[in-house]
Amino acid sequence: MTSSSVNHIYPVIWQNDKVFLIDQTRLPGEYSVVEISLCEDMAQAIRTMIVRGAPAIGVAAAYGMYLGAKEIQTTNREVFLKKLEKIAQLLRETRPTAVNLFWAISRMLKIAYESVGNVEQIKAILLETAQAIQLEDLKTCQAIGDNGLIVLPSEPTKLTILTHCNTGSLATAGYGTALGVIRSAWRENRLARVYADETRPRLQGAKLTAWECVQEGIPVTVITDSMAAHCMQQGMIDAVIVGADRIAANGDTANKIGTYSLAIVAQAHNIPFFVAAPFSTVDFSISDGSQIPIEERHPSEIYQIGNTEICASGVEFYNPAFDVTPASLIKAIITEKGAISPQEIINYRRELAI
Ligand SMILES: CSC[C@H]1O[C@H](OP(=O)(O)O)[C@H](O)[C@@H]1O
Repeated sequence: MTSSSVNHIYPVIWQNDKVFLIDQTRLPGEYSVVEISLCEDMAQAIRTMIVRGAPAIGVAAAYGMYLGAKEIQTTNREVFLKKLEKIAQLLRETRPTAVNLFWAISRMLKIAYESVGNVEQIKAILLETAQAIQLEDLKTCQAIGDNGLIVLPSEPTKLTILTHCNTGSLATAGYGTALGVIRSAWRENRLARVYADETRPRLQGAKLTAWECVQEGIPVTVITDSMAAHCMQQGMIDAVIVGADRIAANGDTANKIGTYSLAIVAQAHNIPFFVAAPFSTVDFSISDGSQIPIEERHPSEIYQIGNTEICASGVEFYNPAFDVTPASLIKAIITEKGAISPQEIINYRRELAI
């Protein structure tokens, strides 16, 4: 895997016939790597967010498909493909919202069905395809980062950009989407500071985005999610850039919970609100955001911080991990093909051909 010219954080690494994942549940306090050689272990790593972030779980699922294929002991093509379908279903059921997961699985299955070789040759092609998906996403993120420079406000010359959750190298094959735009702005001396929402309840902003920024000396201020509106009202923020987990054909965008309220407040203060995402995050099969499945996660993510319980017993919880921002609140979707008006996304249907 070629290294990026800018940073060297890769959440998923293929080496010695195994996958190594940065354990994102232990950052920033501990940098540890988990070794994955079985499909079920990859599925569990996605479920428990050892690896997370829409493009990163697509890459992880692609390797999970290969690891599962490796475990299939048969030379019969039909038997192999039937078992591969079961592996695909296991991985599909890990998390419901990020469409990159399903896009990667579909691409791996398609290549298997289209391959004319024997089972061992199909396995080899599956590995090549997983590696291609990973390298493509790295290059895509670098393109997204640079394309973002075209649409960022020209004034002030050094911008203060607010972002939500983690959309950096840790959430992708490397470089990042929204944080990729921020990296490119930093490289081009167009960034004053990043304001990172801590992003309750999993705190990806405080734990992961801040960590990535510190690794590269990018000035970062962590705020609680409830402070974002105040910062915008005080004129402290020049632009808001977030990632995406699934974009509907009309440009409605699902992203980490709290994104929708950011978009409303940004509009109220006439601050440009951008989404940065690869085309592998667009789901052309759904017409609008109301059809995007929203993952609900375990309530312990709300009532526990570390080992401390912060709620009385007997309380009910609701823990949606994502919300949907209507296209009308999004100034542009920054993709590897350029910055696109959300309403124009539908015209790019062919970009996603797998
Ligand atoms: C590069 S976009 C990553 C996207 O995924 C995150 O969700 P999670 O941490 O639950 O996987 C968040 O929505 C980010 O915007």
